[in-house]
Amino acid sequence: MSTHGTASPTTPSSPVDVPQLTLSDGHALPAIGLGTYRLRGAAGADAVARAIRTGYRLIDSAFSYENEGAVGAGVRDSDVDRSEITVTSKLPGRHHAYDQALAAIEESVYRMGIGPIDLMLVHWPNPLAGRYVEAWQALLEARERGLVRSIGVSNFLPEHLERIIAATGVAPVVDQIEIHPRFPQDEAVRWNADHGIRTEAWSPLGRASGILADPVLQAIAREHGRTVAQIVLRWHVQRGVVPIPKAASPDRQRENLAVFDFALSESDLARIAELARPDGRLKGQDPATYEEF
Ligand SMILES: NC(=O)C1=CN([C@@H]2O[C@H](COP(=O)(O)OP(=O)(O)OC[C@H]3O[C@@H](n4cnc5c(N)ncnc54)[C@H](OP(=O)(O)O)[C@@H]3O)[C@@H](O)[C@H]2O)C=CC1
Ligand SMILES: O=C(O)C(=O)[C@@H](O)[C@H](O)C(=O)CO
Repeated sequence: MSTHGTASPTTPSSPVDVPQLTLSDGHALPAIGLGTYRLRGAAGADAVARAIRTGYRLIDSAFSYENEGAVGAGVRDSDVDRSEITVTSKLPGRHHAYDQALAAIEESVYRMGIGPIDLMLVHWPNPLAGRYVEAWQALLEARERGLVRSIGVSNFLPEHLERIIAATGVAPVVDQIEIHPRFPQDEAVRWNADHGIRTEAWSPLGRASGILADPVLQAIAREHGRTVAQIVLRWHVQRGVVPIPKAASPDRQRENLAVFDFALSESDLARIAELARPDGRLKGQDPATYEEF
């Protein structure tokens, strides 16, 4: 149970049936997923397998997390049919050059060892290095070759999205960006929706920083008899955003999935909107200038 919660979380013991959304390429995307940053090795594989048994059907990974092997092992160990699970990986900035990108994607597929990757994202645009159009072209080729099924991006601003769409005529199905109550990114979410791009939220719980102790969120949690984490995840879901909270323990994994049997009111949403801050990014990683390799 969360130490930040004000009530016992709803923690059903049978697998949760997570609603599915439809991407612009026709494939399904679960409405919530599991983040895996820092879940590695045997403990990571165990956490992923347990999460899938609990009901998670979307697992987020990345070449840079050095855990694609553990994620693949968790998927295999879960005893849930592979076709029911959407596994994401991400191409790192150091491999944006076309040939290197294709080799890195092949490597991600080998590391996971579970067949084609369901959703491959360009991790960061790295606009100063300036090769993200090439990286996007490589993802298109990887899809053509059957290495990956759906393709998208992460941390792309409208200016980056406009450029890759103009260059290739193909829009990503997903843009995974930083979103939490202190940094809701209303304009980016709206821009993506207007262009048929589904927004996913990274660090949806604010990486368990001060957000979970926020008094406004704690009051709303008390009123609904839920934990603060559940209130925040429900807020994402009601905005049409797919959160991918990372949780290592089975209790928290269950707690975070139990957000489909209650709703926040307009007044709750208005109170949460007040928490937004112009400088609300967790680590100041503005994709207009930040470069990650
Ligand atoms: N595309 C990108 O550039 C980025 C993508 N990501 C992806 O997004 C995922 C999620 O973001 P992340 O940065 O991990 O942060 P999250 O916002 O998901 O927060 C994770 C932290 O919250 C804790 N936590 C989870 N559930 C609860 C709960 N119910 N109550 C209290 N604490 C809880 C976790 O603890 P514990 O693990 O101990 O349970 C962990 O410390 C990443 O794991 C990664 O997959 C993240 C950053 C950037
Ligand atoms: O975790 C990721 O996906 C990242 O892109 C990292 O930049 C992460 O945000 C981080 O905090 C690394 O220190």
